[in-house]
Amino acid sequence: MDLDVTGVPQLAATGTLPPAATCTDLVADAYAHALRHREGSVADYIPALASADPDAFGLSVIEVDGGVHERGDTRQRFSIQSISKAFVYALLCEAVGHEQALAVVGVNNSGLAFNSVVAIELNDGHPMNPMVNAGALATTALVPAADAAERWSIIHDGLSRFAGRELSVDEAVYRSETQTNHRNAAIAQLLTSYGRIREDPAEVVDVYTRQCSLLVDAHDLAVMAATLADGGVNPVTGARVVTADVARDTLAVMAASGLYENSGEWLFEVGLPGKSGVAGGLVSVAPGKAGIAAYAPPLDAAGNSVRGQIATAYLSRALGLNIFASAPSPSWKDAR
Ligand SMILES: NC(=O)CC[C@H](N)C(=O)O
Repeated sequence: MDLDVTGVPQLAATGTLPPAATCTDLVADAYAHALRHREGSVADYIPALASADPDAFGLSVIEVDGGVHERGDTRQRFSIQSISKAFVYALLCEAVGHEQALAVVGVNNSGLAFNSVVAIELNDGHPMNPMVNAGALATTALVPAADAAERWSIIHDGLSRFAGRELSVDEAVYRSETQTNHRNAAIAQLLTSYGRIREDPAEVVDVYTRQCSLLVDAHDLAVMAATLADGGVNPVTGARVVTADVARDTLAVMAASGLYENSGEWLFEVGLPGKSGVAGGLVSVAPGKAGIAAYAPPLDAAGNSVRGQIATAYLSRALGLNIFASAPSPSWKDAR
């Protein structure tokens, strides 16, 4: 997808964000810039998502010191969908360490669509990474719990701590997806046949569907992203949700596969770990600086929010956030 960044002013990278007033202005600029784009279409393979307002658009940046810069519909709620995958992966690593997740789920990009069955077959039953449905189902199944009810309660509580408030399930979305997610049921069965899921596959799909149906707004997602930017500490509540090592590992996985088969292009153009969801949410993390979240339901062909990507690409340049841009150090050459 063309992220329309040609001509966007590029701020030289430094270790910190520009002053708060500048950030607020640039969020407004990024919002206005992305608002001009009307491409993409709202997801309809989950029937309840088809009724989303295609014009809804919110953009939120929350700094690791708690500073907030927002524009548009940042309090409009929608289902978190695949963005939950990144945070459940973090909760799993926090609970059991990353070795088990690495062995069972993996961290390599599948190069195929998020709900690909072929990807599993091509890789001898390996789900590849926690950001696609196969890996997310395997991740949810690994969360240690006595039964599915407890597993759901651990995930619900953990995602709520990332957001800094108790999240609730959108029952209409949950029902709608439950009635239509035959593909996820098939993926869970396939992974069971390969021994990658050892819990009851139908129960795993149910917990996964609930986690995807949690209601958030762009502000919540920015707090969740800022928690990863802040080494695992929620900058609003001050509570540690995961360790700094887990936050780091989660960002690496997001960078490799957070925007599915478009993750390489995203990293190349934007240079930030990100994670998208089919309801139109998109989070990005500028480590040590801020969390960025957008909500705009029309999606590109890979299932990523069009306006969300364009607004984030704008901010990455204008705020100097690309993690691959080195801040110039005072050089001995200059001193001569
Ligand atoms: N990409 C997504 O956001 C997909 C999530 C959705 N719940 C699914 O499993 O299909």
